[in-house]
Amino acid sequence: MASTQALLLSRGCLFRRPTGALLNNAVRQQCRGFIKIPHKSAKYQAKVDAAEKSWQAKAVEIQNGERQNTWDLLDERGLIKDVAGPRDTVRELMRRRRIGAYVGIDPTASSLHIGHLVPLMPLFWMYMNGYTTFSLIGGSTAKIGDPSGRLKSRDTMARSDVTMNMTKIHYQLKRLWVNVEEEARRYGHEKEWVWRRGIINNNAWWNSQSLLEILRRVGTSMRIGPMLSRDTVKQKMTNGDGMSFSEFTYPIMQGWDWFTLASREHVQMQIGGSDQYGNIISGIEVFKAARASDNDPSTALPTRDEFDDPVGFTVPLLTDSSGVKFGKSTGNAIWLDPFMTSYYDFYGYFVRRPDADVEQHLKMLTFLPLPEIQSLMAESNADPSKRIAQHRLAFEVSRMVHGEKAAKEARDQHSQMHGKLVASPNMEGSAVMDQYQEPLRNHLNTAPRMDMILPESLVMGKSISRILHASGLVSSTSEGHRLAASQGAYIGGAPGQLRAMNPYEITFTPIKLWFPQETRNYLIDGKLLILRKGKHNVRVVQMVSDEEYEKSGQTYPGQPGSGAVRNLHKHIKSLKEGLMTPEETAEAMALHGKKLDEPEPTIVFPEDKGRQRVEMEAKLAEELTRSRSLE
Ligand SMILES: Nc1ncnc2c1ncn2[C@@H]1O[C@H](COP(=O)(O)OP(=O)(O)OP(=O)(O)O)[C@@H](O)[C@H]1O
Ligand SMILES: N[C@@H](Cc1ccc(O)cc1)C(=O)O
Repeated sequence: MASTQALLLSRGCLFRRPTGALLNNAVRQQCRGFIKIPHKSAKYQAKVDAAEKSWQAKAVEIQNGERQNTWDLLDERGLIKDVAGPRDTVRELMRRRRIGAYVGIDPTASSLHIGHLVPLMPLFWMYMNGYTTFSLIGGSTAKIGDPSGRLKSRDTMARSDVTMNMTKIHYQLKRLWVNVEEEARRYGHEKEWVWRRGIINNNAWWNSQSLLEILRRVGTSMRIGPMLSRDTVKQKMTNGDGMSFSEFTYPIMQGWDWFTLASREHVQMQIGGSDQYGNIISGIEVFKAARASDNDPSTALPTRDEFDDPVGFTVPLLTDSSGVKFGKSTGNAIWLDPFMTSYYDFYGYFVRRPDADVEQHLKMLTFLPLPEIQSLMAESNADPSKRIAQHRLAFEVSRMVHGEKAAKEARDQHSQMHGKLVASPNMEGSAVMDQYQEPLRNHLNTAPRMDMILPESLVMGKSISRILHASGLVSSTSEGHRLAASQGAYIGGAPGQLRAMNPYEITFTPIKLWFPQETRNYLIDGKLLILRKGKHNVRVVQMVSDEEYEKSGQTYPGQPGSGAVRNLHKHIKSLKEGLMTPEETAEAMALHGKKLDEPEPTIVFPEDKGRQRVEMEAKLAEELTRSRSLE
């Protein structure tokens, strides 16, 4: 085995993983017959080779000082705090190789917050500069809870809560990445075929991971002594509430994630907030132990030199005015979910940043080029009372998080409230800004609230078309019916089978017109229903008792009686305020009356089909769902 490995190494076959996207032609030729190489079309291969060639050309330019190393870009923007691995090696590695990097986030709250933007920013920059990037949602690690920097263990979370958080964060990350792509374009980064980004959930491997494999591959070489002497462990054991075995093994889980991402996706780098330094260091140890335990040359990760080693770095922590880290647990988070922190408040937070912090924030949290930040600061410092730099910061971050329309709305609201023109003179006048029009396709930014409650009598007793209407995904029950009949709506569940999805995985299956009592099969933890229309329009519905729903004072579209009352109120108000003429009101009332009279559609169930045909359709649906869930 050793000699085969040496031969493969000498041929460069272990330079990249055999399943890798970027195995270049020369290496393929040398390795043919030795390792299993997946078939790729000649056209695809030509693209891979061209990408590799252009990377190498850029590496030479960086070496000659004609182009900036992305590491230096991150450094000068203040995005690098502690480095795990020799600093020069990491810098050189980023020059030489199109490495992969990842940031992990545990879904222990239902939204991301501004603190999360800090480790994500280097990932965004790396993406725009051609590296492979992954944002990982810790569906499994959240069940254990990271003890780093804490004295008190996290409360165990209900499975339905983790699922709800995971779903919401997944779509938030999607939105963020779509916006980042627009930012890249806006600032002149032409998208290349080879740019890669992904959102991945560590449930993908932990749901089927064997404990024995971890113990054998990693557990045997990890020593208890050094693990016990780690700061987090010592602090929690002496000054906190002690440490559970699961918490103690958390860094091993995180390290195994890293190794898995390296094996599957070439992810060599991990980035995190500065409280993650200990986990990143332990992760390197886990990574190396796992790598060393693989004796199969067709899968083993290479160990030729220091450039094959895992590396990582941390970003500085974003803190509030009293120096406390912004976070979920510290209770001071500014959320990215506009239903938790409004566009207005989100913008306002950045407008209030002290003069001393604003330049650093502009560097860390926006894509504005440094010379532009310099001139903005000069302009702002000339009259600090106008807070020009703060407004630009607020606008840029709001646009990245919520899209341009919401950012403009928040800015206009602020200018109305404070009676000033808040835009910097060069804010929209610049050529870059004027060229850009937010594409209409960017629905993610305008998505309505995702999580909601609905009463049990509706969820358990009414047709799925009614539930779709009540959730706001369609505007009437008949539309819900049509959508379900044409399989244009989806439900979180095991594809092709009548059962709820694994609580920690997001999988969807097309909704069919089933009997009302069958909806219960898709309830997660007996109370959570996830519905989707199209690609991004998602509702996470929590079923509550009818009494609880009534107490909440909410009404849902199509709720018997409520529509009429609500509309009556609305019309009276509009009439009183002179917003509608009596004729218009009467017209609206008549229209509404028609809607109320609309008959409940007759539910048509699919005709009885031959067993084989049903099985084939289920298979096809499963395939479709699988590919859609990867989008
Ligand atoms: N205020 C912050 N500044 C910089 N990075 C942060 C900040 N808050 C979180 N991060 C980083 O974001 C990543 C994900 O953090 P995670 O969601 O797991 O924890 P958190 O929000 O800090 O939650 P908690 O407060 O419960 O620990 C980690 O790398 C973490 O260090
Ligand atoms: N431990 C990280 C989250 C994380 C989870 C899994 C990972 O693989 C990486 C990071 C935190 O709590 O902030």
